[in-house]
Amino acid sequence: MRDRDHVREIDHVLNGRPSERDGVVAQSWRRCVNDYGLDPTRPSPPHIVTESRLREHREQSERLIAIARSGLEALFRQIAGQKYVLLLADAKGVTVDYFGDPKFEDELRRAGLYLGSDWSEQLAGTCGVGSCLVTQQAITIHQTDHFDLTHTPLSCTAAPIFDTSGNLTAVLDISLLRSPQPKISQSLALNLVTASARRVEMANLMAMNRGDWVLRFSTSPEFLDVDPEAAVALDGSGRIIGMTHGAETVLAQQGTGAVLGERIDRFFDLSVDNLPDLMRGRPTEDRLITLRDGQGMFGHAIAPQSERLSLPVARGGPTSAFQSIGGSDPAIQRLVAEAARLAPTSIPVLVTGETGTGKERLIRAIHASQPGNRPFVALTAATPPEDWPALAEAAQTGTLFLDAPEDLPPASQSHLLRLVAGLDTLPTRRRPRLMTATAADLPALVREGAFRPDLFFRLAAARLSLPPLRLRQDFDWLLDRMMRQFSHLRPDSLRLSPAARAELQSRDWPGNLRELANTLEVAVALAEGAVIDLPDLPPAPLAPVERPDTLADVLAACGGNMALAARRMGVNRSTILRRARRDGLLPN
Ligand SMILES: Nc1ncnc2c1ncn2[C@@H]1O[C@H](COP(=O)(O)OP(=O)(O)OP(=O)(O)O)[C@@H](O)[C@H]1O
Repeated sequence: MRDRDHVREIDHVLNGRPSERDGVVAQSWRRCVNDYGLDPTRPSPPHIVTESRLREHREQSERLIAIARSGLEALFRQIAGQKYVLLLADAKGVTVDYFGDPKFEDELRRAGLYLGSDWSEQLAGTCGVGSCLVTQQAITIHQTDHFDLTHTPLSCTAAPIFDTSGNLTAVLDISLLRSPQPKISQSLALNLVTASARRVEMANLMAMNRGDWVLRFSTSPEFLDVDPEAAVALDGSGRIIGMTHGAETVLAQQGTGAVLGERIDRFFDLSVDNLPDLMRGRPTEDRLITLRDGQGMFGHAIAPQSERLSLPVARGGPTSAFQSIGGSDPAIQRLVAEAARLAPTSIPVLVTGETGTGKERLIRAIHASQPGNRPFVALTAATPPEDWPALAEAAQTGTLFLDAPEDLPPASQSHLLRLVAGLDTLPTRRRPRLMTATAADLPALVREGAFRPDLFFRLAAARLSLPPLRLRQDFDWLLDRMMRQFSHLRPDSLRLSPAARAELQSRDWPGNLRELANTLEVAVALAEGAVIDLPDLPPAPLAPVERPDTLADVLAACGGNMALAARRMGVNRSTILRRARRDGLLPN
């Protein structure tokens, strides 16, 4: 196209005549004339900033240049030999880094494709870098898309790079001095530059948030670990403290407005507590996470570097003491919510549950969620009663933990009642909080006359009941958590084979979490290779027994898997099927 035609076309577009130009180009032309006062009949040479200004611009972008460099080098290798030049411009449009073929350096310099050239749209008119900065989108400005006649031989493709707070911070551009005429010839360049900008943002997020959890996500499991689409950094309470632009785009579509500062569970069916389950080592297909609109994605969590080998996640915050209690089991979640509400009060709490279900652990979590370093003192039937007053005194301002009070003979129960009643005479601020754990059915013992009712009512103002392991729906979460706990001292990363996992899922676990912990600890200690397989598991010490659990509960805990439920209940599959039909859980 001759120069005159170019000017005439710009004139037509400005006068609102129909044009085949891309809309973004036409809008930029209008900005050039109406907003910046540029004149298409007066070409102007490239604007190169002075050496000292360039130094200032480079200093301000130093961190980004350092982080972007390896990505840019990789990109340059991909396009080498095709006469592309690669520019990194800062948020003002000034080229702060440059890769080009030294053979063409003079020509590139004359065209402004060089360090220090200022490609802001206000100065250079419609161009790759400048128009990308204004539109905040990846863009190709091909030949006569350029406003200024000086640049019409060029083809420039640019993508924005956003910082972890979502501000446009730089532009990555690849340009050609001479290109084939059809604009479509540059679509590969657009993909390349967009992908490279995404990788630079990812590298920047990782570098900025070494001490935080990072959640990467992708729609495709194949690329999740190698080239994920998006990522967010999270603080200890699950709030988003950094993001890539891809993450902002996906999460903003969940209709909640702002992304930064929001908790991850507003966007995904996921809390900070689930992050360890999404770490590398789990099969990618198991790392499925669901957006609030139901769309599935694959997640990859990267632990804070200083905490890589330790268990997650707690870093202060009101709920962190409870984060180890359970995963996505609805009953456990309700229980933890109640425990957290009871925690700041002085109400005596009775925690019930079969042996090894984690009663003491829950009580310690309630205790730990209180501010300050308060005493935690345990009193059991094995403690001689003459020592009790000293223990009660030591527990002042903290917790007096009564473990298995049903083991106390009647005389000791009266003694305990007096001790507990005596605590009421202490000033409130010194009075120890009573928390009791029992695997016994205390109300039944009260009815039978084996446990003092007045003592029972003193201890059981509030009651929390822990489910047995066989009825928990977060079995896999517990399994993975314990695996990490026991294998973290091993240099190789140990995992369970699918068969071993299935066997553990199908066991009855009469000893509950204690039995599971013991089993895994032994298996980890004995494992020779990197995988714990079926023969590496110690056998279940007790055979399954018939239990009063409802079929609906067992099926829920087994995710509806009949064969698994049958193994856990110690009956065959057809019995489960028959009972499920009888109980109306399945159609006849
Ligand atoms: N959420 C959990 N995650 C990992 N391990 C757990 C969890 N809860 C309990 N455990 C482990 O299981 C074992 C039993 O826990 P705990 O002593 O709290 O149970 P308990 O119900 O008080 O047992 P008992 O009734 O036999 O005294 C301990 O080794 C504990 O570390």
